[in-house]
Amino acid sequence: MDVSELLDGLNDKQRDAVAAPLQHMLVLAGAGSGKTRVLVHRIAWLMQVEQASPHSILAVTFTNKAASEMRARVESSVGGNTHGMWIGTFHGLAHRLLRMHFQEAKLPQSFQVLDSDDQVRLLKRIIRTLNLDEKKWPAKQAAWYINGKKDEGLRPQHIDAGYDPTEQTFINIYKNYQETCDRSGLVDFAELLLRAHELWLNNPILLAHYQQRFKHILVDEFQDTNAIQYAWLSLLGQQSSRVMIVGDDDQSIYGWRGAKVENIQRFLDDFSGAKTIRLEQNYRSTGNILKAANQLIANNNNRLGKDLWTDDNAGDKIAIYSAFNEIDEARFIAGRAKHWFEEQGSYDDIAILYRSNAQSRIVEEALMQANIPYRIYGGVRFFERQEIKDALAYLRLMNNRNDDAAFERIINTPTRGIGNQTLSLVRDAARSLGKTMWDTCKHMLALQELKGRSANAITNFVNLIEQLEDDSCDLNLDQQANHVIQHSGLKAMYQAEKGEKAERRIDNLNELVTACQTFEKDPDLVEEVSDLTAFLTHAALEAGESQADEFESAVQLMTMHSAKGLEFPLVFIAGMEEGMFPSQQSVEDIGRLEEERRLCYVGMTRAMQKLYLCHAEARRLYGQEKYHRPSRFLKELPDECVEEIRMQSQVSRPATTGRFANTITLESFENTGFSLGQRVLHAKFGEGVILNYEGSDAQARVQVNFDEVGVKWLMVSYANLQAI
Ligand SMILES: Nc1ncnc2c1ncn2[C@@H]1O[C@H](COP(=O)(O)OP(=O)(O)OP(=O)(O)O)[C@@H](O)[C@H]1O
Ligand SMILES: [Mg+2]
Repeated sequence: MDVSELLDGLNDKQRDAVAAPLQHMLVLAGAGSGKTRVLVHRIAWLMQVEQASPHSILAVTFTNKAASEMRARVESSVGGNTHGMWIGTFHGLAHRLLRMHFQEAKLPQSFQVLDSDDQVRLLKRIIRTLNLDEKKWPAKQAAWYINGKKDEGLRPQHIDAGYDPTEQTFINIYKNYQETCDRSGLVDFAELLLRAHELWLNNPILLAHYQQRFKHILVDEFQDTNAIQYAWLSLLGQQSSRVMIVGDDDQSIYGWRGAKVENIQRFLDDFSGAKTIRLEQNYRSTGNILKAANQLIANNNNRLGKDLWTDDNAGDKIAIYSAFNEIDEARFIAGRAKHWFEEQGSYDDIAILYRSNAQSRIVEEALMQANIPYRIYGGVRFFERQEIKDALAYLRLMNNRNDDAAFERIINTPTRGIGNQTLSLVRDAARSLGKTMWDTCKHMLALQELKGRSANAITNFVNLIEQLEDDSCDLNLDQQANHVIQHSGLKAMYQAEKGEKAERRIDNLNELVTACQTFEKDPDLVEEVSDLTAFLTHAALEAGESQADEFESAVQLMTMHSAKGLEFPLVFIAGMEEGMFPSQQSVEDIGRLEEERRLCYVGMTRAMQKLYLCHAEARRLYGQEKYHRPSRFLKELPDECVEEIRMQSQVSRPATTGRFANTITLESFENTGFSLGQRVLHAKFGEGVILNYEGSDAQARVQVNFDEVGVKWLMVSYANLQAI
């Protein structure tokens, strides 16, 4: 792209930002006004016009997906390579720095990233060893506390609990947890940021080096940076860089996780001379959608204030559907999605958004019923599956014996007769010796403090790990993974379990070997870390933000939080009820209510052409049926932009199962010998439940929801299903 092309396709204000002289800048603008587009073009401009080397550019985005898209877009604009440019999330960038400077960060070279699930497990154990009641001190809450403090930059010694015994206990948990992590070489997500900040504070020469290097810093979605991210950024950027931040105060939705929208104001104070550019034209949504979203957000106080308009025509009205219950709502959505597909030919255009992940299941059922392919963001991802985490734990322990989280996960997987009693003995000893589990075991074995069968079992475990490492240390990454899967006992354990589920797990383990084969190491870290360490970090950190099957056209399901920055021609928002959205906890607190309203603004402004807002009069969630009034947010929308869709009388399909069966009795369908809701076994697809049928006799087809492969229609006469 030459220079004029870089500026084509931009309006005047966008051009001002892209082609501005080198200076600090804030681009403050509403949803869909082209902020992300401006940021990408600015990077290309810097390279082409200002002759900036890719080395001197650092760009921060909100998700790994956004980061790789940004890299691809910059590459295509400058027609070249962006090698040396740092593009990533705050966490990703912090991780890279810590790897490159592990010594200065006081970390062992093979430190491992602890994902949130493992963090909670580790905390559970610590709470137990501290003899605290797990009911009173839930591990999740402790994780919340610790992460919150870390996000504010606080170590245990910085927190003053005063006379508050609850806080004192949390601080004690934090302290013990941190000691364990430090001993084990484990770094949780919040710790990545905190350490990266401390790296600057404790190593002025290193900081100066990076201040010199990154002459251009650009940050997308700035409104959701938290205190520690801001502190890190301002240390890096204030000296000799030009910092461009883009954001929208109306889309700040991570306040609950410590994000501070005030950072926008702070930026203007700290980065003197920063120029503010406002973009006002929205290119994403139709007139009705934009007008309604603008009017909704106008109900919030203390906004920085923005006008947003569009050239687009008014388009369809926003449709509000009042369902009588959540099943009706889900069916309605599935029906409209199908209709869109039939007219437009694509499911990719469609997003179904909700407030919390728990709402997805019922929508999924309706989509399966209607045979609509879908993909969930935030479901159980590949690297979070049990068998994968087991195999990774072996690799982690081989890589770093001090990794207590990995040790705990596999010490008895597969079972080797090491009882809870022996384990608590080791844990207590570890605590009083201040050593890791691994070292403690060796210590106790040497002193013969473990006896009989336990001693044997633990000796075998120790030998196994050492043997695995000896035998595989010279192998390639994928061979190494394969070796571990074959010889750790994991594969044998799943083989012994039998059944489709176990087979699936073995398939996944094989898939892990493939993942190792195709893994590409961050080129900037080739020297710093082994392939194995790099891969293990990748598994913990990037865990694939979307699910498998990227290539199939599918409806996307996600929370409104994860929809940030994205856009779709057709959007549904489900569960627009008081108590759901805004959530119950937020209705009495004006600050939280306003954050919910911003979330609604984010949700609505994802829609390009058509938006459906749905609510249900009765809803069963978490096992309870509740009646809710429609969300106040619906009432805040201008009448002229919305139309209500009346409750439709439901003409049911012949029969359904599960949650959809409450109005219909399960009937056996003739001549097949099967009944709806029945569990069946298929030679290839494994176990599943019959959901639906059509036709009869030789033409009879059944719809089965298989546990592992999802919904399929099968001819009864060929499928050879067995009732189980
Ligand atoms: N000048 C323009 N002409 C045509 N299309 C544009 C222009 N600027 C932006 N767009 C398009 O408008 C849409 C929204 O742009 P973009 O995603 O950059 O907005 P944003 O401000 O980052 O939104 P959000 O606040 O949701 O992150 C994109 O499809 C983009 O390609
Ligand atoms: Mg954006």
